[in-house]
Amino acid sequence: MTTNLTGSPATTATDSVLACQDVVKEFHVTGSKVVAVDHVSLDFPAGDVLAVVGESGSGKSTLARMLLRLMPVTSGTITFRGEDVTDLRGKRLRAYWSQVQAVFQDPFASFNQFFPVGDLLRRSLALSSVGREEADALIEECLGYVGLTPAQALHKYPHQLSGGQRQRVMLARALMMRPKVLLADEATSMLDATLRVNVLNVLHDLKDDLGLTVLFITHDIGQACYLADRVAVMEHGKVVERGSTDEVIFAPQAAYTKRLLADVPDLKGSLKRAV
Ligand SMILES: Nc1ncnc2c1ncn2[C@@H]1O[C@H](COP(=O)(O)OP(=O)(O)OP(=O)(O)O)[C@@H](O)[C@H]1O
Repeated sequence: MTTNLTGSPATTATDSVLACQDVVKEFHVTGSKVVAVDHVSLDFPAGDVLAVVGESGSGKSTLARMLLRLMPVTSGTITFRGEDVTDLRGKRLRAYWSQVQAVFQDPFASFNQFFPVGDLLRRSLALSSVGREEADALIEECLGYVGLTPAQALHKYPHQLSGGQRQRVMLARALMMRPKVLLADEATSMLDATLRVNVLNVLHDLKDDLGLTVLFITHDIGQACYLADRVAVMEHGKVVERGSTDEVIFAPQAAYTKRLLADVPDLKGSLKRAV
């Protein structure tokens, strides 16, 4: 049975925008087997921010890649809006990719350094049928969602933007596809503290403004609790804790979660101050 991140049973598949049921990923390396994701079932209700937290090697990125259908599952099922997408191919897989967009850790890696940002964004729309004027309007709208104006971004080359601005341009590019789900995999890890808060706030506002479901993957339980409505904690490929952010912070059950929380001693205090 699938449960949502609060641990209660998922009533129907259509309650969630994205879900995985009993998903496993095994890697076989030089005769030995690594179980990177070990029977994980999660349910992502529409319009929530959900964080998956765990230390390096806990299986977060492997889970993210499977949810994004960038990597096949060993076993288990992934559903999107009630439809089994585990083995989608061709056109239907491309349609899925337009609905589930991702932003990764290093925005520099995703940019061609030799093109101004405006060209890069327009090229992202090249395969769709929108005309030049419509494309420019969409780009302006999506830059607006992440707090940038065309003048701040379009004529600049990637190296002329700050890390936070580059990451916000990547978010704008993802939003141009009008996705239902935005998956951010360590998307704030390379930013300094101020820029990180800035991007976290943008992600939070996107949820409110666009009703996006945001899946936030991080090793940092502090960031997870700052941003997310619900948190799932992964250790050695398994989900060892799940619940609302308050439940996870104030009544953690797993020893592993308690240890992660102990590494952020002022978390409860800073969250209280933010309320
Ligand atoms: N392509 C691969 N081949 C073999 N083993 C892999 C592969 N990708 C991941 N692993 C292993 O699977 C486990 C989970 O890795 P994964 O990258 O998903 O963890 P993570 O929690 O995202 O860590 P990090 O935060 O460091 O990226 C690790 O033991 C890793 O070494």
